[in-house]
Amino acid sequence: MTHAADTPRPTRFAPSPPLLGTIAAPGDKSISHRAIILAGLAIGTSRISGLLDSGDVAATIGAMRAMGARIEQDGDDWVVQGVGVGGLMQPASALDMGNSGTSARLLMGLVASHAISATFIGDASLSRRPMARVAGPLADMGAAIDVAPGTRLPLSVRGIAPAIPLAYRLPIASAQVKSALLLAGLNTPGATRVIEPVATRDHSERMLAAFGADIAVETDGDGVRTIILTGRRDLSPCDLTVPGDISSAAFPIVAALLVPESRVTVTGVGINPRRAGLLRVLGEMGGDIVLANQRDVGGEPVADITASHSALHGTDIAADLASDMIDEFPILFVAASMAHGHTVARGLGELRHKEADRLGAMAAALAACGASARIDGDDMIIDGSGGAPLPGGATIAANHDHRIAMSMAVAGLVSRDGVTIDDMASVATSFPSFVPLIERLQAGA
Ligand SMILES: O=C(O)C1=C[C@@H](OP(=O)(O)O)[C@@H](O)[C@H](O)C1
Ligand SMILES: C=C(OP(=O)(O)O)C(=O)O
Repeated sequence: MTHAADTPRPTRFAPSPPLLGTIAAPGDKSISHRAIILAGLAIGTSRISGLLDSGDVAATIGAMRAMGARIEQDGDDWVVQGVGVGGLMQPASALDMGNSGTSARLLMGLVASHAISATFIGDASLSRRPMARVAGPLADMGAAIDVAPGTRLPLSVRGIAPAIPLAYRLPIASAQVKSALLLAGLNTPGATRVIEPVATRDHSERMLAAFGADIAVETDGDGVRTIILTGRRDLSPCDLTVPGDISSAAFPIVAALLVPESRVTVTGVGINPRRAGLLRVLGEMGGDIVLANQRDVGGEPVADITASHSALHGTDIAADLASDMIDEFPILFVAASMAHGHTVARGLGELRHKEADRLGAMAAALAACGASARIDGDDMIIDGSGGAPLPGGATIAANHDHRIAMSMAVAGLVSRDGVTIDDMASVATSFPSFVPLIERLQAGA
Protein backbone atom coordinates (compact mmCIF):
# COMPACT_ATOMS: atom_id res chain seq x y z
CA MET A 1 0.00 0.00 0.00
CA THR A 2 1.27 3.46 -0.76
CA HIS A 3 0.67 6.00 1.98
CA ALA A 4 0.20 9.62 0.98
CA ALA A 5 3.19 10.57 3.15
CA ASP A 6 5.38 8.09 1.24
CA THR A 7 4.54 9.51 -2.17
CA PRO A 8 7.39 11.76 -3.35
CA ARG A 9 6.35 15.36 -3.96
CA PRO A 10 8.57 16.64 -6.81
CA THR A 11 8.37 20.41 -7.06
CA ARG A 12 9.88 22.79 -9.60
CA PHE A 13 11.12 26.17 -8.39
CA ALA A 14 11.11 28.54 -11.36
CA PRO A 15 12.95 31.87 -11.75
CA SER A 16 11.12 34.16 -9.34
CA PRO A 17 9.56 37.61 -9.56
CA PRO A 18 10.68 39.96 -6.74
CA LEU A 19 9.89 38.70 -3.24
CA LEU A 20 8.07 41.42 -1.32
CA GLY A 21 6.28 41.63 2.00
CA THR A 22 6.29 40.59 5.65
CA ILE A 23 5.99 37.09 7.08
CA ALA A 24 6.31 35.67 10.59
CA ALA A 25 9.03 33.12 11.30
CA PRO A 26 7.76 29.70 12.43
CA GLY A 27 8.63 28.67 15.99
CA ASP A 28 12.21 27.70 16.74
CA LYS A 29 12.67 23.94 16.43
CA SER A 30 15.49 23.60 18.98
CA ILE A 31 13.60 25.66 21.55
CA SER A 32 10.31 23.83 20.86
CA HIS A 33 11.90 20.44 21.67
CA ARG A 34 13.32 21.80 24.91
CA ALA A 35 10.05 23.47 25.92
CA ILE A 36 8.12 20.20 25.58
CA ILE A 37 10.77 18.19 27.41
CA LEU A 38 11.19 20.56 30.36
CA ALA A 39 7.47 21.26 30.69
CA GLY A 40 6.99 17.49 30.62
CA LEU A 41 9.30 17.18 33.63
CA ALA A 42 7.98 20.10 35.70
CA ILE A 43 5.48 19.61 38.52
CA GLY A 44 2.32 21.42 37.41
CA THR A 45 0.95 22.96 34.24
CA SER A 46 2.99 24.89 31.68
CA ARG A 47 1.56 26.81 28.74
CA ILE A 48 3.66 27.15 25.58
CA SER A 49 2.83 29.50 22.74
CA GLY A 50 4.54 29.73 19.39
CA LEU A 51 5.55 26.06 19.46
CA LEU A 52 6.71 24.82 16.06
CA ASP A 53 4.09 22.57 14.52
CA SER A 54 6.31 20.14 12.62
CA GLY A 55 7.27 16.51 12.28
CA ASP A 56 10.41 16.75 14.42
CA VAL A 57 8.59 18.41 17.32
CA ALA A 58 5.76 15.88 16.99
CA ALA A 59 8.34 13.13 17.60
CA THR A 60 9.34 14.75 20.90
CA ILE A 61 5.70 15.28 21.89
CA GLY A 62 4.86 11.64 21.11
CA ALA A 63 7.77 10.34 23.18
CA MET A 64 7.06 12.57 26.18
CA ARG A 65 3.41 11.49 26.10
CA ALA A 66 4.51 7.85 25.94
CA MET A 67 6.54 8.45 29.11
CA GLY A 68 3.63 9.96 31.03
CA ALA A 69 3.51 13.72 30.30
CA ARG A 70 0.08 15.12 29.45
CA ILE A 71 0.44 17.36 26.40
CA GLU A 72 -2.61 18.92 24.77
CA GLN A 73 -3.19 21.59 22.16
CA ASP A 74 -5.37 24.50 23.31
CA GLY A 75 -6.04 26.79 20.36
CA ASP A 76 -2.62 28.06 19.26
CA ASP A 77 -1.03 27.12 22.61
CA TRP A 78 0.12 23.85 24.08
CA VAL A 79 -0.67 22.92 27.67
CA VAL A 80 1.66 20.46 29.37
CA GLN A 81 1.32 18.70 32.70
CA GLY A 82 4.66 17.29 33.73
CA VAL A 83 5.53 14.08 35.53
CA GLY A 84 8.16 15.60 37.85
CA VAL A 85 11.93 15.01 37.66
CA GLY A 86 12.43 11.27 38.16
CA GLY A 87 8.80 10.54 37.31
CA LEU A 88 9.05 9.34 33.70
CA MET A 89 7.06 6.16 33.08
CA GLN A 90 8.11 3.09 31.16
CA PRO A 91 6.97 3.59 27.52
CA ALA A 92 4.77 0.77 26.23
CA SER A 93 6.41 0.64 22.80
CA ALA A 94 9.42 1.94 20.87
CA LEU A 95 9.87 5.71 20.70
CA ASP A 96 9.76 6.82 17.05
CA MET A 97 12.14 9.72 16.54
CA GLY A 98 11.28 10.07 12.85
CA ASN A 99 13.87 12.32 11.18
CA SER A 100 14.86 14.19 14.34
CA GLY A 101 18.38 13.93 15.72
CA THR A 102 17.59 16.42 18.47
CA SER A 103 14.66 14.31 19.73
CA ALA A 104 16.72 11.11 19.69
CA ARG A 105 19.80 12.47 21.44
CA LEU A 106 18.06 14.65 24.05
CA LEU A 107 15.57 11.93 24.98
CA MET A 108 18.31 9.30 25.24
CA GLY A 109 19.84 11.55 27.88
CA LEU A 110 16.57 11.94 29.70
CA VAL A 111 15.87 8.19 29.83
CA ALA A 112 19.44 7.41 30.97
CA SER A 113 18.87 8.64 34.54
CA HIS A 114 15.39 7.15 35.01
CA ALA A 115 14.79 3.53 36.03
CA ILE A 116 13.04 2.76 32.73
CA SER A 117 14.16 1.43 29.39
CA ALA A 118 13.28 2.74 25.96
CA THR A 119 13.95 1.64 22.40
CA PHE A 120 14.63 4.47 19.97
CA ILE A 121 13.81 4.06 16.29
CA GLY A 122 13.95 6.53 13.40
CA ASP A 123 13.63 6.94 9.65
CA ALA A 124 16.29 5.87 7.15
CA SER A 125 18.19 9.16 7.48
CA LEU A 126 18.23 9.21 11.29
CA SER A 127 19.17 5.53 11.38
CA ARG A 128 22.42 6.42 9.59
CA ARG A 129 23.46 9.15 12.05
CA PRO A 130 26.05 8.62 14.82
CA MET A 131 24.74 8.05 18.33
CA ALA A 132 28.02 7.01 20.03
CA ARG A 133 28.59 10.68 20.88
CA VAL A 134 25.74 10.43 23.44
CA ALA A 135 25.75 6.69 24.13
CA GLY A 136 29.39 6.81 25.35
CA PRO A 137 29.03 9.42 28.11
CA LEU A 138 25.57 8.11 29.09
CA ALA A 139 27.13 4.66 29.61
CA ASP A 140 29.73 6.36 31.83
CA MET A 141 26.80 7.67 33.91
CA GLY A 142 25.64 4.08 34.40
CA ALA A 143 23.03 3.64 31.65
CA ALA A 144 23.07 0.38 29.67
CA ILE A 145 22.97 0.95 25.92
CA ASP A 146 21.97 -1.99 23.77
CA VAL A 147 23.05 -1.31 20.22
CA ALA A 148 24.66 -3.00 17.23
CA PRO A 149 28.30 -2.15 16.44
CA GLY A 150 28.40 1.27 14.80
CA THR A 151 26.07 2.76 17.41
CA ARG A 152 23.20 3.88 15.21
CA LEU A 153 19.42 3.57 15.70
CA PRO A 154 17.62 1.38 16.52
CA LEU A 155 19.05 1.19 20.03
CA SER A 156 17.76 0.73 23.57
CA VAL A 157 18.67 2.72 26.65
CA ARG A 158 18.15 1.12 30.05
CA GLY A 159 18.37 3.96 32.50
CA ILE A 160 19.54 3.88 36.07
CA ALA A 161 18.50 5.91 39.11
CA PRO A 162 20.54 7.17 40.76
CA ALA A 163 22.96 7.68 37.87
CA ILE A 164 26.58 8.71 38.37
CA PRO A 165 27.27 12.42 37.86
CA LEU A 166 29.80 13.03 35.12
CA ALA A 167 32.34 15.73 34.31
CA TYR A 168 32.55 15.58 30.53
CA ARG A 169 34.59 17.66 28.11
CA LEU A 170 32.80 17.73 24.76
CA PRO A 171 35.11 16.28 22.09
CA ILE A 172 32.93 17.82 19.34
CA ALA A 173 30.99 21.08 19.35
CA SER A 174 27.47 19.69 19.81
CA ALA A 175 24.53 21.26 21.61
CA GLN A 176 22.71 17.95 21.33
CA VAL A 177 25.40 16.09 23.29
CA LYS A 178 25.63 18.92 25.84
CA SER A 179 21.85 18.94 26.27
CA ALA A 180 21.58 15.14 26.53
CA LEU A 181 24.04 15.17 29.44
CA LEU A 182 22.35 18.12 31.18
CA LEU A 183 18.97 16.38 30.89
CA ALA A 184 20.51 13.18 32.28
CA GLY A 185 21.90 15.31 35.10
CA LEU A 186 18.44 16.52 36.14
CA ASN A 187 17.64 13.25 37.94
CA THR A 188 21.24 12.54 39.00
CA PRO A 189 22.35 13.38 42.53
CA GLY A 190 25.29 15.83 42.71
CA ALA A 191 26.82 18.01 40.01
CA THR A 192 26.92 17.03 36.34
CA ARG A 193 29.54 19.15 34.57
CA VAL A 194 29.72 19.69 30.82
CA ILE A 195 32.85 21.46 29.61
CA GLU A 196 32.42 23.15 26.28
CA PRO A 197 35.65 24.28 24.56
CA VAL A 198 33.65 25.67 21.61
CA ALA A 199 30.42 27.41 22.61
CA THR A 200 27.24 25.95 21.08
CA ARG A 201 23.61 27.09 21.18
CA ASP A 202 22.69 27.69 24.84
CA HIS A 203 18.89 27.25 24.68
CA SER A 204 19.04 24.37 27.17
CA GLU A 205 20.93 26.41 29.75
CA ARG A 206 18.57 29.38 29.39
CA MET A 207 15.44 27.26 29.62
CA LEU A 208 16.68 25.05 32.46
CA ALA A 209 17.23 28.22 34.49
CA ALA A 210 13.73 29.46 33.58
CA PHE A 211 12.20 26.18 34.84
CA GLY A 212 14.08 26.56 38.13
CA ALA A 213 16.86 23.99 37.65
CA ASP A 214 20.03 24.40 39.73
CA ILE A 215 22.34 25.44 36.89
CA ALA A 216 25.43 27.65 36.74
CA VAL A 217 27.78 28.54 33.89
CA GLU A 218 31.44 29.44 34.40
CA THR A 219 33.62 30.78 31.59
CA ASP A 220 37.42 30.72 31.95
CA GLY A 221 39.93 33.17 30.49
CA ASP A 222 40.13 31.17 27.24
CA GLY A 223 36.35 31.28 26.76
CA VAL A 224 35.89 27.62 27.74
CA ARG A 225 32.45 27.23 29.32
CA THR A 226 31.65 24.79 32.12
CA ILE A 227 27.97 24.17 32.73
CA ILE A 228 27.26 22.80 36.20
CA LEU A 229 23.88 21.24 36.80
CA THR A 230 23.06 19.95 40.27
CA GLY A 231 20.38 17.33 39.98
CA ARG A 232 17.35 16.16 41.86
CA ARG A 233 15.73 19.58 42.18
CA ASP A 234 12.07 19.84 41.14
CA LEU A 235 11.30 21.95 38.07
CA SER A 236 8.57 24.60 38.30
CA PRO A 237 6.11 25.00 35.42
CA CYS A 238 6.51 27.98 33.07
CA ASP A 239 4.39 29.98 30.66
CA LEU A 240 6.64 30.67 27.72
CA THR A 241 6.65 31.87 24.13
CA VAL A 242 8.91 30.18 21.61
CA PRO A 243 10.73 32.72 19.41
CA GLY A 244 10.85 32.37 15.62
CA ASP A 245 13.45 30.08 14.07
CA ILE A 246 16.42 31.81 12.46
CA SER A 247 17.27 28.51 10.74
CA SER A 248 13.93 28.71 8.88
CA ALA A 249 14.00 32.50 8.43
CA ALA A 250 17.37 32.01 6.70
CA PHE A 251 15.65 30.79 3.51
CA PRO A 252 13.41 33.82 2.80
CA ILE A 253 16.21 36.13 3.98
CA VAL A 254 18.76 34.70 1.52
CA ALA A 255 16.11 34.49 -1.21
CA ALA A 256 15.43 38.23 -0.73
CA LEU A 257 19.15 39.03 -0.97
CA LEU A 258 19.46 37.06 -4.22
CA VAL A 259 16.23 37.72 -6.18
CA PRO A 260 16.52 41.18 -7.85
CA GLU A 261 14.26 43.96 -6.47
CA SER A 262 13.22 41.91 -3.42
CA ARG A 263 12.63 43.25 0.07
CA VAL A 264 11.35 40.87 2.75
CA THR A 265 10.72 41.32 6.46
CA VAL A 266 10.62 38.26 8.72
CA THR A 267 9.20 39.11 12.14
CA GLY A 268 9.97 37.62 15.54
CA VAL A 269 13.23 35.88 14.62
CA GLY A 270 15.49 34.57 17.40
CA ILE A 271 18.93 36.22 17.16
CA ASN A 272 20.72 34.36 19.96
CA PRO A 273 24.43 35.00 19.15
CA ARG A 274 25.09 31.22 19.16
CA ARG A 275 22.55 30.88 16.32
CA ALA A 276 22.93 34.11 14.35
CA GLY A 277 26.30 33.49 12.66
CA LEU A 278 24.61 33.57 9.24
CA LEU A 279 23.50 37.17 9.74
CA ARG A 280 27.06 38.21 10.59
CA VAL A 281 28.48 36.41 7.55
CA LEU A 282 25.84 37.76 5.15
CA GLY A 283 26.53 41.25 6.52
CA GLU A 284 30.25 40.81 5.84
CA MET A 285 29.36 39.66 2.30
CA GLY A 286 27.57 42.96 1.68
CA GLY A 287 24.02 41.81 2.39
CA ASP A 288 21.56 44.59 3.21
CA ILE A 289 20.08 43.16 6.43
CA VAL A 290 18.44 45.42 9.01
CA LEU A 291 17.38 44.33 12.51
CA ALA A 292 14.51 46.24 14.12
CA ASN A 293 12.37 46.02 17.24
CA GLN A 294 14.91 44.01 19.24
CA ARG A 295 13.30 42.47 22.30
CA ASP A 296 13.28 39.47 24.62
CA VAL A 297 10.91 36.56 23.95
CA GLY A 298 10.98 33.53 26.24
CA GLY A 299 14.42 34.45 27.59
CA GLU A 300 15.88 34.72 24.08
CA PRO A 301 16.81 37.83 22.02
CA VAL A 302 14.48 38.39 19.07
CA ALA A 303 14.23 40.91 16.21
CA ASP A 304 12.32 41.68 13.03
CA ILE A 305 14.72 41.22 10.12
CA THR A 306 14.48 43.00 6.77
CA ALA A 307 16.60 41.76 3.88
CA SER A 308 16.82 43.56 0.53
CA HIS A 309 18.39 42.47 -2.74
CA SER A 310 22.16 43.02 -2.57
CA ALA A 311 25.31 42.47 -4.57
CA LEU A 312 27.18 39.95 -2.39
CA HIS A 313 30.91 39.30 -2.41
CA GLY A 314 32.78 36.18 -1.32
CA THR A 315 34.20 35.69 2.16
CA ASP A 316 36.34 33.45 4.34
CA ILE A 317 34.40 31.79 7.15
CA ALA A 318 36.65 30.59 9.98
CA ALA A 319 36.09 27.16 11.53
CA ASP A 320 35.31 28.66 14.94
CA LEU A 321 32.17 30.25 13.47
CA ALA A 322 30.75 26.94 12.29
CA SER A 323 28.68 26.11 15.37
CA ASP A 324 27.01 29.55 15.34
CA MET A 325 25.43 28.73 11.97
CA ILE A 326 25.77 24.96 11.66
CA ASP A 327 22.37 24.41 10.02
CA GLU A 328 22.66 27.47 7.74
CA PHE A 329 25.62 26.33 5.62
CA PRO A 330 23.49 24.80 2.84
CA ILE A 331 21.71 28.12 2.20
CA LEU A 332 24.93 30.10 2.72
CA PHE A 333 26.51 27.97 -0.03
CA VAL A 334 23.69 29.05 -2.37
CA ALA A 335 24.35 32.71 -1.51
CA ALA A 336 28.10 32.22 -2.06
CA SER A 337 27.39 30.61 -5.46
CA MET A 338 25.94 33.91 -6.68
CA ALA A 339 28.42 36.24 -4.97
CA HIS A 340 31.26 38.10 -6.63
CA GLY A 341 34.48 36.15 -6.02
CA HIS A 342 35.65 33.35 -3.84
CA THR A 343 34.15 31.93 -0.61
CA VAL A 344 35.85 29.44 1.70
CA ALA A 345 33.92 27.94 4.63
CA ARG A 346 36.22 26.01 6.93
CA GLY A 347 35.99 23.18 9.43
CA LEU A 348 32.64 21.71 8.37
CA GLY A 349 33.19 18.01 9.16
CA GLU A 350 30.04 17.95 11.33
CA LEU A 351 27.92 18.68 8.25
CA ARG A 352 28.60 15.10 7.14
CA HIS A 353 26.51 13.84 10.11
CA LYS A 354 23.26 15.73 9.54
CA GLU A 355 20.10 14.42 7.85
CA ALA A 356 22.33 13.86 4.80
CA ASP A 357 26.03 14.51 4.20
CA ARG A 358 25.41 18.21 3.69
CA LEU A 359 28.94 18.90 2.42
CA GLY A 360 28.89 16.23 -0.27
CA ALA A 361 25.22 16.66 -1.17
CA MET A 362 25.40 20.45 -1.51
CA ALA A 363 28.63 20.37 -3.56
CA ALA A 364 26.97 17.88 -5.93
CA ALA A 365 23.65 19.75 -6.07
CA LEU A 366 25.29 23.11 -6.78
CA ALA A 367 27.55 21.58 -9.42
CA ALA A 368 24.47 20.00 -11.07
CA CYS A 369 22.99 23.52 -11.27
CA GLY A 370 26.12 24.93 -12.88
CA ALA A 371 27.73 26.49 -9.80
CA SER A 372 31.40 26.11 -9.00
CA ALA A 373 31.60 24.35 -5.62
CA ARG A 374 34.18 21.85 -4.38
CA ILE A 375 35.25 20.23 -1.13
CA ASP A 376 38.80 20.30 0.18
CA GLY A 377 39.05 18.17 3.33
CA ASP A 378 36.42 19.65 5.67
CA ASP A 379 36.24 22.96 3.78
CA MET A 380 33.81 24.10 1.08
CA ILE A 381 35.22 26.30 -1.66
CA ILE A 382 32.88 28.20 -3.96
CA ASP A 383 33.57 30.56 -6.86
CA GLY A 384 30.55 32.81 -7.22
CA SER A 385 28.76 33.71 -10.45
CA GLY A 386 29.14 37.43 -9.79
CA GLY A 387 25.39 37.92 -9.50
CA ALA A 388 24.49 36.05 -12.71
CA PRO A 389 21.67 33.48 -12.35
CA LEU A 390 22.85 29.88 -11.97
CA PRO A 391 22.04 27.80 -15.09
CA GLY A 392 19.86 25.37 -13.05
CA GLY A 393 17.80 22.88 -15.05
CA ALA A 394 18.64 19.98 -12.73
CA THR A 395 16.55 17.68 -10.54
CA ILE A 396 18.02 17.51 -7.04
CA ALA A 397 17.60 14.57 -4.65
CA ALA A 398 16.61 16.00 -1.26
CA ASN A 399 17.81 12.81 0.47
CA HIS A 400 15.38 13.18 3.43
CA ASP A 401 17.12 16.48 4.20
CA HIS A 402 14.81 19.48 4.62
CA ARG A 403 17.64 22.03 4.54
CA ILE A 404 19.01 20.70 1.25
CA ALA A 405 15.48 20.75 -0.20
CA MET A 406 14.83 24.38 0.85
CA SER A 407 18.34 25.60 -0.08
CA MET A 408 18.13 24.18 -3.59
CA ALA A 409 14.56 25.48 -3.90
CA VAL A 410 15.97 28.98 -3.29
CA ALA A 411 18.68 28.21 -5.89
CA GLY A 412 15.82 27.51 -8.32
CA LEU A 413 14.28 30.93 -7.63
CA VAL A 414 17.50 32.59 -8.80
CA SER A 415 18.31 30.21 -11.66
CA ARG A 416 17.94 30.62 -15.41
CA ASP A 417 16.06 27.34 -16.06
CA GLY A 418 14.54 26.50 -12.66
CA VAL A 419 15.45 23.68 -10.25
CA THR A 420 13.29 20.64 -9.44
CA ILE A 421 13.46 19.07 -5.97
CA ASP A 422 12.59 15.37 -6.20
CA ASP A 423 10.66 15.38 -2.93
CA MET A 424 9.69 18.35 -0.77
CA ALA A 425 8.05 16.16 1.91
CA SER A 426 11.05 16.56 4.24
CA VAL A 427 10.33 20.28 4.81
CA ALA A 428 7.49 19.15 7.11
CA THR A 429 10.16 18.31 9.71
CA SER A 430 11.06 21.96 10.33
CA PHE A 431 9.20 24.43 8.08
CA PRO A 432 5.88 23.02 6.79
CA SER A 433 4.75 26.44 5.50
CA PHE A 434 7.90 27.07 3.42
CA VAL A 435 6.30 26.79 -0.05
CA PRO A 436 3.11 28.79 0.73
CA LEU A 437 5.17 31.56 2.38
CA ILE A 438 7.49 31.84 -0.63
CA GLU A 439 4.38 31.99 -2.86
CA ARG A 440 2.95 34.74 -0.66
CA LEU A 441 6.13 36.78 -1.02
CA GLN A 442 6.09 36.22 -4.80
CA ALA A 443 2.55 37.63 -4.80
CA GLY A 444 3.81 40.66 -2.86
CA ALA A 445 2.25 39.76 0.52
O1 LIG B 1 20.61 21.12 19.98
C1 LIG B 1 19.91 21.35 18.96
O2 LIG B 1 18.72 21.66 19.01
C2 LIG B 1 20.59 21.24 17.65
C3 LIG B 1 21.95 21.20 17.58
C4 LIG B 1 22.70 21.04 16.32
O3 LIG B 1 23.16 19.70 16.22
P1 LIG B 1 24.56 19.21 16.89
O4 LIG B 1 24.44 19.27 18.34
O5 LIG B 1 24.71 17.79 16.40
O6 LIG B 1 25.60 20.13 16.33
C5 LIG B 1 21.84 21.36 15.11
O7 LIG B 1 22.48 20.92 13.94
C6 LIG B 1 20.48 20.75 15.20
O8 LIG B 1 19.68 21.12 14.11
C7 LIG B 1 19.75 21.20 16.44
C1 LIG C 1 20.34 18.87 11.87
C2 LIG C 1 19.07 19.22 12.07
O1 LIG C 1 18.19 18.67 12.98
P1 LIG C 1 18.29 17.33 13.83
O2 LIG C 1 19.74 17.09 14.21
O3 LIG C 1 17.42 17.57 15.03
O4 LIG C 1 17.75 16.23 12.97
C3 LIG C 1 18.51 20.37 11.33
O5 LIG C 1 17.37 20.77 11.65
O6 LIG C 1 19.14 20.90 10.40
